[in-house]
Amino acid sequence: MPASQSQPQPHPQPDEQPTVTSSPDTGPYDALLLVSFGGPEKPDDVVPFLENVTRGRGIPRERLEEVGQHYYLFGGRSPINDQNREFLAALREDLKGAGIDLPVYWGNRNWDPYLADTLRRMAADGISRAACFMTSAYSSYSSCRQYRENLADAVAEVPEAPRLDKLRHYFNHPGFVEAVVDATLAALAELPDVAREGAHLAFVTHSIPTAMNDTSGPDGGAYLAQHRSVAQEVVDRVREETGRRHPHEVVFCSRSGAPHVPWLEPDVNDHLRALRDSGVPGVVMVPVGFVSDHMEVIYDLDTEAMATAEEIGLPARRAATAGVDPRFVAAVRDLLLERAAVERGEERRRAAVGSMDALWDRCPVGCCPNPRGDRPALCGSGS
Ligand SMILES: CC1=C(CCC(=O)O)c2cc3nc(cc4[nH]c(cc5[nH]c(cc1n2)c(C)c5CCC(=O)O)c(CCC(=O)O)c4C)C(CCC(=O)O)=C3C
Ligand SMILES: [Fe+2]
Repeated sequence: MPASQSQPQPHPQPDEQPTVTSSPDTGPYDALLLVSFGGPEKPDDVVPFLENVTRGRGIPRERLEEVGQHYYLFGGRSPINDQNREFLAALREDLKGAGIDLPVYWGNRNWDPYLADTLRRMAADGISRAACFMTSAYSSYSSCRQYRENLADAVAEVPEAPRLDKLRHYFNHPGFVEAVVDATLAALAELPDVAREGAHLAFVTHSIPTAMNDTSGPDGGAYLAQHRSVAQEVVDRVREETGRRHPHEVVFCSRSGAPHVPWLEPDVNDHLRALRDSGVPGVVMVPVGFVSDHMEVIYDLDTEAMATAEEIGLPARRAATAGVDPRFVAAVRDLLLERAAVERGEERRRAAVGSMDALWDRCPVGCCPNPRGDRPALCGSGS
């Protein structure tokens, strides 16, 4: 996005509501809740944060120590909370600009502000029903149901909590995809001339156990299928702009867990080496699995994978994450208004691009199952 905009108003969605004449109806919702992962903010937070994340998950001790080092390398501070603060500010501006007067709250699964504390505050403020936007775009146990379980846990702790609905998956919402396309184009433009034309696009996401991918979504395999669909759409749109069809792959970072358990591969570092070995002149890493610059992005990609690229002499750039791109921020408003209309029993366009349609509002029963057994989860059709 250009840094300065001639218009003070946030972007309207291209084929929707070009001018706001009256306040859009957000009923039955009286609040929006941003739900995120959470991260440490100082060195003393790192170990308790990791304990929160990994409680009962059988992550090897060495892996925890290693991940702790990633955080210490950045002063014990994850970027994720500041990114969420920026996102909240942008979201509030966007809503205000669209004439929507709706309080926006923020709660995390694994660090302060914890979900339960936020729900208590919402109840005290008289909020009765809120739409939840999760900073995780794809289907899988870790990226969807676990968030829903944590909402159920928080509500169990706060009986007076408002009723909560999870806004649908948005990996294929045009506001997210367009932000990724422009970031990819910008990163391609930064590659040295000799590396650009034949450059590969490596779409990077968080690895998960293959078994978790196999059971993701209602029919299995949704995690990978959704990433592949977004990647293809980005490649097609980049081609429309540049005239070049860059070869692409979906690759992975941040594998953890026990070594004998298979996780999605290839690892981004191995992939870079393979590209180099086959004479590819350059690569753009597109962190399509992350909506902002999480630790995985600043450590696994900017630090580790960039060091690999340098070591093997492969020209590489990392595309920006969607972050606070105005189109991504406006996508949240679109999803909120869409769901509000659905809950009022009205018809409304459900924006989606690429090979997949807009997904469900309530997660199907049994989708993205917990590998450790069934637990209560909110926002499902069976909840
Ligand atoms: C799919 C997925 C996303 C993307 C969707 C989403 O955004 O939610 C994601 C995001 C994140 N994961 C994060 C941090 C961690 N994830 C861990 C562990 C794990 N993640 C997994 C999956 C995912 N994780 C899995 C299958 C595990 C194994 C243990 C388990 O089954 O739970 C561990 C433990 C140490 C380790 O094993 O690495 C940490 C510290 C942070 C915060 C980063 C920051 O501070 O900026 C964020 C945004
Ligand atoms: Fe994770």
